[in-house]
Amino acid sequence: MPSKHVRVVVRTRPTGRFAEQTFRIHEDTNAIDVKLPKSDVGGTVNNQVDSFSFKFDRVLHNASQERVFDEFARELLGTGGTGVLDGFNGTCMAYGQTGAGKTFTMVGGPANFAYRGIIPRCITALFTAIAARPECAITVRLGALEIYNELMMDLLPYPSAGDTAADQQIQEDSKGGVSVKGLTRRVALTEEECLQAFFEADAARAVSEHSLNVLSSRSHFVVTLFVESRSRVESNERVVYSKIHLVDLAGSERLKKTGSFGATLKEATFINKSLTFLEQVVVALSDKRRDHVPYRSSKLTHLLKDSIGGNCRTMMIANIWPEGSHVEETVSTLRFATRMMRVSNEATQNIQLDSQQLIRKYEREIRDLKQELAMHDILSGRSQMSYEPYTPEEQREIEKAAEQYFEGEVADVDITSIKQVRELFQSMRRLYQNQQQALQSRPARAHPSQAPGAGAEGDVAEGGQPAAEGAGGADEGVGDEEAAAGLSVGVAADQSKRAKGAGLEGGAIDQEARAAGKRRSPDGVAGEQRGDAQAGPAPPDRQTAFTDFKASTEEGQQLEAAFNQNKIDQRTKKQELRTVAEEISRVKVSMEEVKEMVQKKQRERSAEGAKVGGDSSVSLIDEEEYALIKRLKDLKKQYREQFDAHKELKAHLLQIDHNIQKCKTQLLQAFERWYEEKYGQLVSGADAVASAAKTLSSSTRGPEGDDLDENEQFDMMEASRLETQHPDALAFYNAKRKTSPRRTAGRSPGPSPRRH
Ligand SMILES: Nc1ncnc2c1ncn2[C@@H]1O[C@H](COP(=O)(O)OP(=O)(O)OP(=O)(O)O)[C@@H](O)[C@H]1O
Repeated sequence: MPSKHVRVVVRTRPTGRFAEQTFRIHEDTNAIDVKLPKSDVGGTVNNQVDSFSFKFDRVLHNASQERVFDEFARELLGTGGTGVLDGFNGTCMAYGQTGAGKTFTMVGGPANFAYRGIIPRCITALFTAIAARPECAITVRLGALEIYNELMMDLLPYPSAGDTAADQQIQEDSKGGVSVKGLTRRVALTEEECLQAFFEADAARAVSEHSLNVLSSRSHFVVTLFVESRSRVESNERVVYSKIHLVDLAGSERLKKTGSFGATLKEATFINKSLTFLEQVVVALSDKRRDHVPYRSSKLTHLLKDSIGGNCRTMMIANIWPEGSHVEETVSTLRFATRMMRVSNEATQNIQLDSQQLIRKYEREIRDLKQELAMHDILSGRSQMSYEPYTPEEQREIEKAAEQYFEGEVADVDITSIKQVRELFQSMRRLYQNQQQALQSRPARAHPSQAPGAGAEGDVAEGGQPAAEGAGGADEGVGDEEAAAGLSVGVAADQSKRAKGAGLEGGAIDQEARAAGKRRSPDGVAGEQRGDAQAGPAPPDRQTAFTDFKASTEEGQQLEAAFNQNKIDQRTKKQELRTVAEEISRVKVSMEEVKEMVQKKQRERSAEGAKVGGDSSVSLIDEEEYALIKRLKDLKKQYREQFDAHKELKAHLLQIDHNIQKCKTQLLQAFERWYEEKYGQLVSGADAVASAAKTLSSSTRGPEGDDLDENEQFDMMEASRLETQHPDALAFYNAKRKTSPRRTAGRSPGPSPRRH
């Protein structure tokens, strides 16, 4: 990507005391004119410059949060092959005087979906973009830190680190990229998990009150989304990775104005000092003659080295407070923003090769080449072998041959080299994966009411047998499959069974989990997650670990017990269903027989009537016919009763089936969490577990009659309301609910030096 200057937007804080004489805001031309009131300092002849004009990439006056994101910050995620998911870094930071609205812009207003800021919106947009790339296994991790009094604190430390997480250190890699050593990177499998991690970090920030802002941020807040993407389709070693820094800088403040004292004064001094260093870096970068940039002068500038003048697409929001009393601060912010626009960045794609995979690939290649050469010697009269990799056209040819072979159009494929055999296998795998995907994209299992002979009244009445067969048959498919395959995380179930109905979903999760379990992070990120466990012994295979999880943890035992209980209920109900279905068939057969006999009687009566020239309908029925009609009536009643019982049982079974799925998902998710905590490895692709989580969230609540406490009932109502009214807000509210609130307006200084 060619170098680009830092994109800058100016956002005004809405105010009823807008200084009209001083500020002219031109949204149409993205310009701001400032006319300073004359000061007496210059004496009688005042030569002070008193008006300025500034031009920016964008000026947003009294704009809504939505507009700020859509018209400016969304660009951060990038598009068309140059986005975050394609391996390009992004940074968005808010700069401005205290109280100008930086936190409102980045984080948002408290607990209101419409007021959510750029960070939560970015998270949502990121997960939406991920969902649109099913061909990639994408992992998102969230890290958050604050720089408080020149100490860098992890805001999501592991419990073992204690509350007093130590000052973190910055490290640089060989390419000049910076990272924070040991910073927790919390894996977020879903948008909700990511939002929750962010809310947790936000709640842990340092805030205090001063005369210009009751909840003034006392630290620089940096949230980083680490994104890592691998192809699911190609088995290559390429890993694309990127990070998005979302920065809410602490605000510069004039100590006299804010009336700071004690700890707040000390904080303000550190804040102002670090902002001065930031300015020095920006000045150095905007001056082409300067070859030294003092990045290391402060933690903030060192951390943002990539973002300011480095490998990143960077944007800045300059927040201003356009009131008469803040003119000086506003001009200073606008000056800084103008300088920032002169800084150029060059974002390049971040690709890393998985070294293990790479070595394995080379070893394979060497072995193949050796075999190839030996074959070349043995086979005489062959044309010169080519050792070059296949071109896409040649690959397509081979794939076509594989297709023809599968379709039965050709009896054999001519083998000419080992290389070709390998390519054939690759093609076959691709074809197989396509088939798998096509199968998985089908509905996981037909609704029982749609299954052939699944109990529709007409089916039974017409066919007699199908309802009975269908009821047992369709359901048994599921039960038998699970009984055969068990609930496994590491052992492939029989494929032919897996393709049927409910097995697909579990299978997909297993497969994904296995695939992800084998992966390693390119930069040892997974290792970072668990600190000292990094150097420990290799984790057990997943199936062993799963058995261990179920046996040794309370959660595993409970979930497995619930799963097993549901399986027992399922078997019992299925047996009852089979009995009722058999009874229906028996009644149906009897009904047919009796009906036949009644009709025969009627025919005889009609023939009798014709013989005597009378009307058969008026001739009297005999005792036998009467008994038959009565029997038929009883049978019909019986049939209806059995039919209702059958329907009820089917509904019950459906519920049990649903519970089984729920238990299965919960068990797998709990295992994933446990495995990751214990062995520090990400075992499942984000979207596989996301889909499991989705299954879970759609079935979190019990069936009718379940005991739901008040909170659960409220959650259920709230979730269904949101789902219908604001489907996009569900993850946001769920995540908020699970996080303790950050702030209470006007709260008094607390005991901790970081939280006032
Ligand atoms: N665009 C806006 N719309 C509505 N309210 C706003 C807006 N910008 C700021 N505010 C309000 O102004 C107050 C101060 O904003 P905020 O805390 O975001 O300032 P800040 O620049 O982060 O300050 P500090 O540097 O002291 O942390 C908050 O009550 C916030 O809700």
